[in-house]
Amino acid sequence: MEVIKTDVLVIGAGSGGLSFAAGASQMGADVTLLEGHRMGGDCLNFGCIPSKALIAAGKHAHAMTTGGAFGVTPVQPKIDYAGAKAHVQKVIETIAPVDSKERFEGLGVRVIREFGAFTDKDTVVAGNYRITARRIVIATGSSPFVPPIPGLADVPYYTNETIFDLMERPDHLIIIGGGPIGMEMAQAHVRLGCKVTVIEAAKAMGKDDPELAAIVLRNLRAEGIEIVEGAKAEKVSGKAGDVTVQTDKGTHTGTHLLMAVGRKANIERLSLDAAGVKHDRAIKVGADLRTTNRKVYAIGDVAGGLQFTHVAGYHGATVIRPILFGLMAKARTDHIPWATYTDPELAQVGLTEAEARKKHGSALEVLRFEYDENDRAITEGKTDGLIKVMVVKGRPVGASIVGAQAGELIALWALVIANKLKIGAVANMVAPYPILGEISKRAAGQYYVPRLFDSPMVKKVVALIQRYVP
Ligand SMILES: Cc1cc2nc3c(=O)[nH]c(=O)nc-3n(C[C@H](O)[C@H](O)[C@H](O)COP(=O)(O)OP(=O)(O)OC[C@H]3O[C@@H](n4cnc5c(N)ncnc54)[C@H](O)[C@@H]3O)c2cc1C
Ligand SMILES: NC(=O)c1ccc[n+]([C@@H]2O[C@H](COP(=O)([O-])OP(=O)(O)OC[C@H]3O[C@@H](n4cnc5c(N)ncnc54)[C@H](O)[C@@H]3O)[C@@H](O)[C@H]2O)c1
Repeated sequence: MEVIKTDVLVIGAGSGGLSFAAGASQMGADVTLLEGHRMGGDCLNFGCIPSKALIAAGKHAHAMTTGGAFGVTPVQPKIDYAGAKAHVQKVIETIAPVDSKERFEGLGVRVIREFGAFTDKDTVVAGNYRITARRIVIATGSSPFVPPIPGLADVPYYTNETIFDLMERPDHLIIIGGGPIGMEMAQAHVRLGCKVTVIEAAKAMGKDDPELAAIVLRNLRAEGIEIVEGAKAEKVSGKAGDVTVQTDKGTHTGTHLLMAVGRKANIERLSLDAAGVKHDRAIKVGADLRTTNRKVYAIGDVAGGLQFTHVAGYHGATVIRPILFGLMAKARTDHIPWATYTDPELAQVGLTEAEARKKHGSALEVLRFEYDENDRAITEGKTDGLIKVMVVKGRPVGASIVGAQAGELIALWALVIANKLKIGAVANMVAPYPILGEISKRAAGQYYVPRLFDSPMVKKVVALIQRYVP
């Protein structure tokens, strides 16, 4: 067995592990990186990238059927589902070199393509290697959680790890779970010519502001997706091409089944007990991302909390400070944005209206602006949407956007909240005309409407000054 001594061992080459490894190695640390499956992890291979590539294929199909109002005769597109999947694979292959073993070796990282498991507090065995490290970063991500629904084990089903390899178009896709995976996949598939039923135990898009989620769901239903809420999948039966899901609200039969009911942290292979790293369903960490073993950190999906690529990357950057420089660092959560890439998109940063009201009570002001008052949205025929900005004592504490390009538009508010800027910073901005982004400025402007336009004092001052101005 080959023995390696290294400054930092990173376990997992997904969004979190790669961010840390690239930074730490380029700053001079001796970094060893383990990856037991595919370089790039979930995001590149089974998550963000393939899902957004399939959504892009669906958008093309949808555009062909919706041009009537623009004087462009709608046509029924001929869908080559395997062609759409080929696009997905091509996109993965295009991005893959950035996450590859070769690129990381070029950055000076020792990359070992094996799964790792702890044997003691600072040692990990991976294949034929025994690696001792001064610090260890666990970045092993998460996998699809498949609940023990009676009958499920005997029926063929897909998860995010297998659906992108399916080449024959499902006639009728049943999706269990109405979270972001379920809703993004539902819309991509309905646009690619599948019948789609989503079965959701509680509320679809239940982690988002309900007013904004309702706008997405109305649009998805209008495209023909059947969304059954408050229906828990209780039994699954059937065979390939004929699958039945029984819920407490009724029975649904389709040709294919996709499970999208959340994630489980990848901790089974790690032998965490040998290292004294405590966990429940995920690894237990403090705000400093340190585990109960002070030499070991956990970042990204495996640390529980928000499960997004940008969070894993942010965690990776955060633990550079303590590991390389011996400095304190804490991961914040109040400034983390997220977006669901349905059409319309739904994006959030900071507190939702309900969370802000609970925390700040009557000190909260909610600023709103609708897309149908934005000139660019009108030109594009994308008027279904709105922004809400939650403001306390002149500072935004949250923003929620539903509508075209909400994921792009939320970035401005992520900047504002990350830097604790005042609402005036956005109101002072001059936005080029006509862009959708003006909705942010107009929402910010709402803060001043009662203060400037509805104030008797302002009116008095203006009248007085006007009397003396020559
Ligand atoms: C369908 C889908 C769509 C998504 N879309 C988005 C999106 O649009 N935007 C967004 O921000 N997030 C999205 N996500 C979430 C995002 O993919 C994850 O949050 C992100 O990949 C987490 O990064 P990570 O580094 O923690 O883990 P991962 O990317 O999962 O990487 C972990 C790596 O560790 C490896 N590994 C596991 N155990 C071991 C071991 N013992 N030894 C060695 N290696 C090991 C795994 O093989 C894996 O490659 C999506 C997820 C899914 C499933
Ligand atoms: N655009 C993005 O950023 C994006 C896209 C996809 C995934 N993700 C990440 O991946 C994570 C996982 O996504 P997800 O959609 O799998 O999980 P999720 O936890 O967000 O949603 C799962 C849904 O399944 C429902 N459910 C659970 N058991 C059920 C049952 N027996 N019957 C019917 N419904 C049931 C839950 O009520 C929940 O609404 C997300 O939380 C997010 O962090 C992000």
